[in-house]
Amino acid sequence: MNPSPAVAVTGLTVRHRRTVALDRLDLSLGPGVHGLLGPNGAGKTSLIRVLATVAAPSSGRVELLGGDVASHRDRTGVRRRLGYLPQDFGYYPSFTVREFVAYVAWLKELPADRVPAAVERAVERVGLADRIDARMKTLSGGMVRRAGIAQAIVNEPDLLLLDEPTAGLDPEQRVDFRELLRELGREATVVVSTHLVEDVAAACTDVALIEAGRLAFQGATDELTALGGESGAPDDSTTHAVERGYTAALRAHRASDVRTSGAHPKEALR
Ligand SMILES: Nc1ncnc2c1ncn2[C@@H]1O[C@H](COP(=O)(O)OP(=O)(O)OP(=O)(O)O)[C@@H](O)[C@H]1O
Repeated sequence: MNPSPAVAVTGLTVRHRRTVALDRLDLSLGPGVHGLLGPNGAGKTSLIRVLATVAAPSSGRVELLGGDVASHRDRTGVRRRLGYLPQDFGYYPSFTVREFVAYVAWLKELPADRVPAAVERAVERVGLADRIDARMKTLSGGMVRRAGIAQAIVNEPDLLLLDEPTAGLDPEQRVDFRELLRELGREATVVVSTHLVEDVAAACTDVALIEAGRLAFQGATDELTALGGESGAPDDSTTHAVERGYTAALRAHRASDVRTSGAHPKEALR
């Protein structure tokens, strides 16, 4: 039996006072690691916050893991199966990493007897095992971020939402994190908002590109890369190719008259 996609969004509009952050967005995401790309202010964080059920849509329908988030009962069930790393997250500075991650496990209603092992596994997966009993206030910025990723995966979520997870990580940690992302994507639907095209090139199976609250491109990472064509430069790398694809997709989206014609943005690329 094929269940519904982990994320099924239709006509999603999010307004912040007079700003339209998301404009009647339709988006469907299945298994894999989805890179959420777009220029500053495109609406990525607004989308992730709605998917994380911490912000309500102004209008539209949001179904997550087969549940309708407008329903209190479905929302509660979905939250247990969600993992979320916000762009900025709060924590008690005097908590240890173990206590911080265990606290989130408790919020997710993980059975108490499973919490200690789940916490240790999550902390180990982000490479923080040697600091598990350190207080949060003694960690570096990158380590706090890794603790944040640990809390997001402690319940082994079916839908994992990461807003700028690699911000503040050093290069070695970013490489390790991308490996972890690929691993997580085999078990769950992972959505990663990032500005780093190299994260996408290295770890994402698919890309959703948002501009001005609309979907400018959705497809496999290879499809985005192909849009950029060949550069002919001898030092061309995968990252450069994805960057060219990103730019080509944005330009095609801007050139197309999708708002008035109602054509699907991806069609405009063909
Ligand atoms: N709390 C808020 N109040 C008013 N406007 C907001 C608020 N949050 C976001 N916006 C506006 O909504 C739009 C989308 O913002 P959002 O943070 O979702 O974009 P983003 O793609 O995540 O941007 P960035 O890449 O810079 O993080 C922007 O125009 C932003 O200024």
